[in-house]
Amino acid sequence: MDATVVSSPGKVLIAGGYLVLDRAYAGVVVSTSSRFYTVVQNSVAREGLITVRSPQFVSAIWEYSVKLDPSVSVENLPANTSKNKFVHLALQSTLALACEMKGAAHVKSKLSSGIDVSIVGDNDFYSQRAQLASLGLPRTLASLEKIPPFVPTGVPISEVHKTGLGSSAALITSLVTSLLLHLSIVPPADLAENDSEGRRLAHNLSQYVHCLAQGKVGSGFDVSAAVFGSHVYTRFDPAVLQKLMADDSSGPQLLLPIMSPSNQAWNYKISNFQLPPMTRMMLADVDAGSDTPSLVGQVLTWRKEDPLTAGVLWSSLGVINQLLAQTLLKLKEQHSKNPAIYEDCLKFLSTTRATEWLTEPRNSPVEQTIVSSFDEVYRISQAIRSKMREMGTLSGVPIEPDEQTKLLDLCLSQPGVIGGGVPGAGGYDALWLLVCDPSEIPSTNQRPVDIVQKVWSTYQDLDVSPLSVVESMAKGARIEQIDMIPGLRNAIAH
Ligand SMILES: Nc1ncnc2c1ncn2[C@@H]1O[C@H](COP(=O)(O)OP(=O)(O)OP(=O)(O)O)[C@@H](O)[C@H]1O
Ligand SMILES: C[C@@](O)(CCOP(=O)(O)O)CC(=O)O
Repeated sequence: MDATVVSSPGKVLIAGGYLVLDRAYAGVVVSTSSRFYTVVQNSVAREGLITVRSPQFVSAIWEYSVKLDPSVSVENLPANTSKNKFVHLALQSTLALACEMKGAAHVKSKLSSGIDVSIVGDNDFYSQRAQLASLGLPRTLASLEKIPPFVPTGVPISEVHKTGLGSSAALITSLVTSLLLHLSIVPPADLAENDSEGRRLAHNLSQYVHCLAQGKVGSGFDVSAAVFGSHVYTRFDPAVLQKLMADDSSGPQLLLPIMSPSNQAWNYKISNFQLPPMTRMMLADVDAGSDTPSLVGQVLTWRKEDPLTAGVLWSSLGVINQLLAQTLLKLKEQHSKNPAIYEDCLKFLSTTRATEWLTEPRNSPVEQTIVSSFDEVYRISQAIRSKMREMGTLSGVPIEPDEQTKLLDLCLSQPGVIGGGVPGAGGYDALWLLVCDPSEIPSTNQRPVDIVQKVWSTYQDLDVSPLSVVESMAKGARIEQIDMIPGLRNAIAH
């Protein structure tokens, strides 16, 4: 049987950090071209043996033996030199659900000769500073292209420097979904659809596994982006997982009634979103990681202590976050109505600073409308930054610390830069920008992407390194052909 390969994208939360934890507010999440790939193959080992490899890491082979009777149990073999809770829980829960849905005999036959699983993530998920330094390359997008795909990191997983793209959510989603396909629980046709029962089953199970592995129920936007792609996300009520997450000694509980796509308690909402045509999201890894859980804890504590002030801030941010999504979507519409004029506008915007976009009237009302919409995006994104800084000051948490403010202000004053900020929970470790990126610009001008790269590579006060991600247009998890992904076959050969 051929390999089953499923990839899932990473994410960037461009608006809605902290608010998205509350069902009353939504977050704007962009899925990334950088993906995790899980390759599942039948092996010739022995019945019930599952071998999982992550060839980008040192000591990253885990063997599990599966018992299906009297209930599903997946056990680490004593020879394993390390453990991987995320992988282990994904196997245990997916096999348990598969047995409930198709019976133990079906799963037993699928495992009759054992299976081999390989997991790799695009280079962007892990900081490539050390690679660039060892190759003697400057920190640019062109240099990143010279690093082989799925390059080994040279360290165990526990020591790798992650970039915040949501490696664990993308990993769990690709692993869970590939197993559901390989075990014939979800038909491949379901993944050809943006929304289908199979995709929703994969979502619910991946959310559950991710919560179990992290020991808490988060907002889940990272898993939903890995499953569905870019969207505006409203979280599910954590009550859906309460019983399963409770430490219950009365033995294994049934998963299907809870994971079922028809279970209405999964009340997450996903509304369509995509960045405007001819723009590009840029992401930088800034070298000074912050501890997201502790930032989140402090902000939430402050919100409880000062509910009145926080309430006002949350509602105004809630409104402008939505406005950002709507204005970006409006641009997509404007492009489809007037593609040629839209492209002309982009040429103009690419060569002019945002603060000067509206200083002169445009040639036609349509042009004026398009340029005004871009100007609105700029102003909304600046307003979001300012409110997030306020949240930081009030809660005593460095959400957009001064060092990041200085760098972002410099980036946002460059020609063709539309918006930007600190993604997710903020802190010191990353920034995102949206820049104009039409196919042509006047030959006397530099492209905004290149201008920004120059700013980053010459910036002195912080150590900034670009990531190669752009927005993924494919809607979330998808089936892949192994030879269509450059470097994949080679990366998993052992
Ligand atoms: N390539 C991989 N193969 C197997 N497991 C992986 C891989 N990458 C990540 N993991 C699992 O995910 C865990 C990291 O999860 P954690 O929740 O700490 O990161 P994260 O919040 O997703 O990070 P980031 O958003 O920065 O990528 C690792 O300990 C490991 O179990
Ligand atoms: C603060 C929060 O809203 C966003 C954290 O995002 P990230 O993991 O920093 O991308 C927490 C969450 O939604 O899980």
